[in-house]
Amino acid sequence: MPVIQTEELTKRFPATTALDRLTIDVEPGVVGLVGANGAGKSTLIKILLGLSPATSGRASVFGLDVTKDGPKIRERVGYMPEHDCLPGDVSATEFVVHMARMSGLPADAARERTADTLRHVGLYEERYRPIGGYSTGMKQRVKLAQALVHDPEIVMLDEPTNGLDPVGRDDMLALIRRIWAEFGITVLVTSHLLGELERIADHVVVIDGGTLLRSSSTSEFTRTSQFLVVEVSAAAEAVAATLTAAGLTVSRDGTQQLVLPLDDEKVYDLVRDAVAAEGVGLIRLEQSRHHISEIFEQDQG
Ligand SMILES: Nc1ncnc2c1ncn2[C@@H]1O[C@H](COP(=O)(O)OP(=O)(O)OP(=O)(O)O)[C@@H](O)[C@H]1O
Repeated sequence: MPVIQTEELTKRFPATTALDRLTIDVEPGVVGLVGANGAGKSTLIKILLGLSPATSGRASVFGLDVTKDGPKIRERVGYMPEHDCLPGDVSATEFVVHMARMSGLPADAARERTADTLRHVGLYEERYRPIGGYSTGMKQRVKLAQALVHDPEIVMLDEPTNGLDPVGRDDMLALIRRIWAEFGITVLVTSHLLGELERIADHVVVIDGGTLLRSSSTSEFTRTSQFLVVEVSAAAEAVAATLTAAGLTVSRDGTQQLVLPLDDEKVYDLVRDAVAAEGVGLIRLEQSRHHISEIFEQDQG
């Protein structure tokens, strides 16, 4: 059963349409929501939490309607907001205990869960220091801890790798993957970087300008967004014809260069054979990736 469902979900602000008839189904697992800045990712999360009303369309979390059941949904969801929202003068322990109490946990359970969660996110040693002295990576972990402390069934993480250096980013991505792998908590995680979500997500949803560009499993996504660029010394036309006859979709740009979707290992063999049959040289053979903007252009085309 889908954990999150939206149907023709639309959110208009006076100057912009943040979400435009968005229809998605999110199954349990790690789900990456990717889009450039302003694509509508945060708006979607706020609607799902019942914090911001949609203009039209429907959305549900665990089958609960976001317009009617916001409080019930929020009991079962953990939310990590994008921007820095932490008080600098209290410790991680004080803050996370406070958030646990706000979620309805009794004092003892709140303290116990806080210690466990801070250990899990790697902040146990520093837990009594004021947050104001923390690094960006540590602050992101505090935000993650408060999203997890009440043992939610799903967490929504808005740009959790923002502002992190490459090592911090890798650590955060590994931590996010473990939330699902070890605890079975579904994760909806946003980023403007497709590459990092592909590393941890089971499913990727791409939005741009509030519209759905693509929603597919990560393996499918990676497979169909990889291309092979082939440059030959001559006779590109004839090589392209041979490859087309073998069932491949070949793009040409007027030079001795061909671009082929890399959706099957046999593509390499077909290229080798076609080049050999024409007796021409192979100058370049390079795997390449589509960027989100190109996927968008393709879909528009
Ligand atoms: N409260 C608001 N009032 C008016 N416009 C808004 C409001 N919130 C968001 N928007 C606009 O809606 C669009 C989508 O914003 P949103 O924050 O959802 O994007 P995003 O994908 O999360 O990007 P970012 O990572 O930059 O926050 C943007 O054009 C933004 O300016």
